[in-house]
Amino acid sequence: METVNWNPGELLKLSGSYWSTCALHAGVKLDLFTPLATGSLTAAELAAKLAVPVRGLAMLLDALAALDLLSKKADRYDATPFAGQFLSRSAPGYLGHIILHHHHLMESWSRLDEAVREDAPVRSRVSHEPSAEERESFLMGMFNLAMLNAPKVAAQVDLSGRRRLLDLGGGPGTYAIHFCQQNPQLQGVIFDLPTTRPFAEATLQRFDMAGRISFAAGDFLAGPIPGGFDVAWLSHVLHGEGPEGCAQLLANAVSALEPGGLLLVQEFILDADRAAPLFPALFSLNMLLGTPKGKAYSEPELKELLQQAGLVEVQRLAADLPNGAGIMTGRKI
Ligand SMILES: C[S@@+](CC[C@H](N)C(=O)[O-])C[C@H]1O[C@@H](n2cnc3c(N)ncnc32)[C@H](O)[C@@H]1O
Repeated sequence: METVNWNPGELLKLSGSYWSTCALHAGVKLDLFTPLATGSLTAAELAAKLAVPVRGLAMLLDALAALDLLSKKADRYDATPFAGQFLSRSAPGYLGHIILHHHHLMESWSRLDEAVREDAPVRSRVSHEPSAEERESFLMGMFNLAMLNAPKVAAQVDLSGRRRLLDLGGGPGTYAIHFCQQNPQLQGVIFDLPTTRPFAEATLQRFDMAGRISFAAGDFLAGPIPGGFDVAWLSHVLHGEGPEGCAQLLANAVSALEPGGLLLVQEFILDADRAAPLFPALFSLNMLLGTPKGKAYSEPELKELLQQAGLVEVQRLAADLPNGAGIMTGRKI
């Protein structure tokens, strides 16, 4: 494990790093990278396009240039090639949805001490009670993240011989799409809340997968969940629930599997002592802020949950994934 060599300078850099974060968020909210990816503009020309006053915009453009997300020559600004690829709404790699989702979480993070004091969430659940804008940035933010990861995951998880995949809490269906692309014999069902349907169906259309993957609406805790699957994929859903909710969710997932079916869980996984890696430890706080009982789980905790659900051959796959993510598997007898 990497240790941090703290000094006062590094400490204050960490404490104030949200200034850079907010400059990025403002750039994405104002959608200024999209016009600057098509050609250079002065601050005044961009201000006219965005219908905002020029004084603050010029300051923001200079800060984004100092962050190397814009380039400035004389008085003209351009998106860097990197910003053009990931911050322009017109680019296929646009990451603005997850950046806006992070922005929507900021107010709750500024009240973390309150959540600790009260042992209760300080925001409403992003998956259950969002505004239309928050729902889009949450679900398409999940798409942004999964697009960076799913090709790697689909290449590392062996689904040869499997025919029917259940993507439980699958959101826009990014993983189901990549598993089906990787395994030509596979068909899939995305099961998620009814409000997710338009996002999943638009994503299936975009990847020309509507013939092989369908969407089923429901509540994965209450059920019923359709059955007859030989593989169930639960990606980043357990952390939204406490141990009792996880047990219920896993029981529902297991009953949707045929005997011999494979269950796969992807989570940000903590070490046994829960004090590392950093990202899952921080992610656990994100669940404290936004859910009544959710948290990040450690590898032994996940192992126990899968075994208690009646699965055998429970193990962690040797997958190389970012941010402390890992995949646990088990088989239904
Ligand atoms: C963090 S997202 C993960 C999405 C996707 N599995 C992925 O890894 O990209 C959690 C998903 O679970 C869904 N979800 C949350 N509670 C649910 C419930 N009670 N029933 C069905 N789906 C639920 C949300 O709508 C969301 O799509």
